[in-house]
Amino acid sequence: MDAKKAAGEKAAEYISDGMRIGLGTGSTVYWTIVRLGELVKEGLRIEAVPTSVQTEKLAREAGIPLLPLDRLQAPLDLTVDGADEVSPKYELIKGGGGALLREKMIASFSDRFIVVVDHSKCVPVLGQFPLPVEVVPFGWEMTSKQLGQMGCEPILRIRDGAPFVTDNGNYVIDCRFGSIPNPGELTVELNKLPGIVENGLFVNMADLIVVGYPDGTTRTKSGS
Ligand SMILES: O=C(CO)[C@H](O)[C@H](O)COP(=O)(O)O
Repeated sequence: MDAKKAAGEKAAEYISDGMRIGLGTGSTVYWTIVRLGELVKEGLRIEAVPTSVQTEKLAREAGIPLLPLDRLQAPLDLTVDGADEVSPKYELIKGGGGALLREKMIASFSDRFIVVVDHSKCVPVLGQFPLPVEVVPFGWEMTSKQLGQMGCEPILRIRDGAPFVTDNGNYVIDCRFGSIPNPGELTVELNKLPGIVENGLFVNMADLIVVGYPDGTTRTKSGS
């Protein structure tokens, strides 16, 4: 079995009747969405907030009822999402799919945040995966220079020959740090740059990591 499928499907076991949940973005949480769609058809009653246009479409196709944000008066019970890297302290790099802003907003407004990954995403130190940083298009070249001064190689994300545009109308700069030994400190520094909308470091946010393996087994680790 696919390791991503194993992790994604396992996370669906944490969702019970009556829950209001956040749905992340990517090829691992895809399997959570598919499984939840099956459970909804069998009678599970849930409402979901998607973290991207792509996930909204998937959830609709799966028949999962969506909860409009203006009806979200209290935190969600649970959010399930993928990650690009997970450190031994359960710090994450996210945003490989470009949905980092909505993902961080929804995760921060959830009582529990479950992260689903295949085993290759668990690393000793974050930073081999370039850190996605969402920036406003205005003056992105200037913001990119400022990011470079923080010790990374900043590369504007390009898709089909043009800048990749997020669901929020912004650009993404992928920052090659090589190693991020202190993600908490880097987050504080990144948040000082006015051109940055959000960065892909998720520190002290994950409550549970579900790791999938190619033989179809999963292991769970408790986070913050
Ligand atoms: O942060 C994300 C999207 O913005 C994804 O969760 C992350 O890129 C992992 O994706 P996948 O499960 O496809 O490997």
